[in-house]
Amino acid sequence: MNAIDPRLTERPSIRVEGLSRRFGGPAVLDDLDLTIEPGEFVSLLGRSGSGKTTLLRTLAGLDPVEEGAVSVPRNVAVVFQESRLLPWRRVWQNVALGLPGRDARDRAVAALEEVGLGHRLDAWPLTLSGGEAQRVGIARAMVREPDFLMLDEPFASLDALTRLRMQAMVAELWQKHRCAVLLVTHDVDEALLLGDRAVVLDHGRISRNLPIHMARPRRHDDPEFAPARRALLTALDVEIAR
Ligand SMILES: Nc1ncnc2c1ncn2[C@@H]1O[C@H](COP(=O)(O)OP(=O)(O)OP(=O)(O)O)[C@@H](O)[C@H]1O
Repeated sequence: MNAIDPRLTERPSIRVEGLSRRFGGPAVLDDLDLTIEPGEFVSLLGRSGSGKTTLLRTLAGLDPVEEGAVSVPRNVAVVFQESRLLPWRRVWQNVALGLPGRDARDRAVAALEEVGLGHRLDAWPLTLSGGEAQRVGIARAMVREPDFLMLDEPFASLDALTRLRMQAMVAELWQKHRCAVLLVTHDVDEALLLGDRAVVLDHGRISRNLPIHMARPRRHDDPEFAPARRALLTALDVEIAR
């Protein structure tokens, strides 16, 4: 896994330089710099209102770059907290929507099989559980083979067990596809289980950049887990009993 994947050398990195954003008040993003390498998995944490979603929306091209520079690959995909599926289209149609070519259905089916939903291809979105709906959302993102995948608190509304399963699934998908990932999360454990690096945003700037070297697949009982967790909680200004 340490050898350089040849696919990565062809992919551009994600660069943010001097990015500032105001909504008519104090800076929400304040002269922010961030680079994400091809194939790198970055977990982004920060207190509520620290600017995480604003950063993600700017990288996704959903918010304008007011000040500074942003460079992202052309092929990006975003998954939000709610799956945003079209209720009047079947599951496979939601994934195939907008795909060019005659093999759109086959590709959608393959992506759905990859997320363990090969048996729900013809289901209507409203009949899915929360976890299943998020799987469809992830399949819809991955079917486009993005160079850069952004996940905005994708598991926040799921129960703890489903969330663990989804985290394992995302880890596997990432290992297989090796796209760069930016995961916005409030969950310190999730950040550590998935990321190559955890970045903490505070008042629109990066206040902590913590490389995570634990072997994959990651385990909560890895001896490095507790110290990394403590470091992140401290960066988030959370007091914990020793
Ligand atoms: N369209 C907008 N108009 C005005 N203010 C906005 C807009 N979008 C975001 N903000 C403000 O920018 C700040 C940062 O918001 P943002 O959603 O980026 O934070 P966040 O870190 O993602 O928060 P949370 O963890 O609660 O989702 C907040 O104070 C928010 O009110």
